[in-house]
Amino acid sequence: MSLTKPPAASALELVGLTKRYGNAFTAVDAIDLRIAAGSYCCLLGPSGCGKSSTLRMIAGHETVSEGDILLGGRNITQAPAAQRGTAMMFQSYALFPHLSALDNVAFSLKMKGIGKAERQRKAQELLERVALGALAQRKPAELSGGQQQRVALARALITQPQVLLLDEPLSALDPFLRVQMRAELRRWQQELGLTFIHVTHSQEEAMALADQMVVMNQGRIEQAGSPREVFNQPATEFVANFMGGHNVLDSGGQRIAVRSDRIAVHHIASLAGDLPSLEGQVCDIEYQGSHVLLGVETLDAASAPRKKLLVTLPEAEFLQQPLGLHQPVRLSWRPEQAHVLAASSV
Ligand SMILES: Nc1ncnc2c1ncn2[C@@H]1O[C@H](COP(=O)(O)OP(=O)(O)OP(=O)(O)O)[C@@H](O)[C@H]1O
Repeated sequence: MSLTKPPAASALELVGLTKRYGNAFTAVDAIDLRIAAGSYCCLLGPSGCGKSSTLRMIAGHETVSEGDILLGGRNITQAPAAQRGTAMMFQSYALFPHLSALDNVAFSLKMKGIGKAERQRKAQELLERVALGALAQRKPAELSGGQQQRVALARALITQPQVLLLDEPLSALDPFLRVQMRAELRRWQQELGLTFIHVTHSQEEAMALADQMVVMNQGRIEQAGSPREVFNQPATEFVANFMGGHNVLDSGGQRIAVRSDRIAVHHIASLAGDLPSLEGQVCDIEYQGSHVLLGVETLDAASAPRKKLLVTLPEAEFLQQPLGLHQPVRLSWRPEQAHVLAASSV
């Protein structure tokens, strides 16, 4: 089979997947998840929530305490890493510094005992696929961060995986390159048609890349859905707080989330009519280019202890009626903008 023809992608299913380290500590707690074939899935969550443990179990680099991993309907829970149909691309790329790009890519074929001419032909073909054909003889230190990432990708693809696993693949790059390489990862995924599972702690990265975002917290899945679903309809208070851009409030005995760009700011004396509203005082003003971020400390006795709400105003709107620090204001929102939150699963 030609390496320029990508292998078929397969759906991946996690069924009650659990990882315990030692007897007492559960790092991944009976998670169920289906990742569609050929989709880009981001596992997202704070440090220690179990993202990497989940990825390592899928890769076969970590034993499974309970549950199953199915790839294209095949149970791979106990299969050796090399026979799963998955490949891992690491944060630091883990390239061998003394080997050329070509030999780095060809390495796993060498381990399988494939002859030199054959493995070098396949490695060259893959390097060309990631637009590095002309740099095949360079050592990693002679390549840029972005080029090293492409070598690492070619090296992972040479095993013809159905699922590519990426553990914080962009975190070693500077912010500018990170955004550039993020677009490249997405393009590669679409071109190759493979299933990508990408671990990140960055909400922005996951929103930019994912078809399916999986927000984890303390070993459980708080929410899985498209970036738009997760951002617009956070299932729990944890997700609303973790995603940012939301204010979490008490309302009629329920916890609600209201997006910071859905809150209107009025003069303190103006009436909000039937709309829910709160009085407050401006405590922060941050200019952020296209918009201005206001921090407003609530004055309502009912919301004691005082709470800081975030309001995002388009720059032009702010400039029409500039607000100063300590200025009293009334905040309101339309009832349909309030999203009721479920209790956190943890
Ligand atoms: N080999 C191990 N032995 C014992 N505990 C471990 C081991 N690996 C991870 N843990 C613990 O399991 C929990 C989940 O770790 P994991 O690395 O999966 O989290 P993570 O979400 O990927 O975190 P990070 O973003 O910091 O990498 C953490 O509390 C961690 O300390």
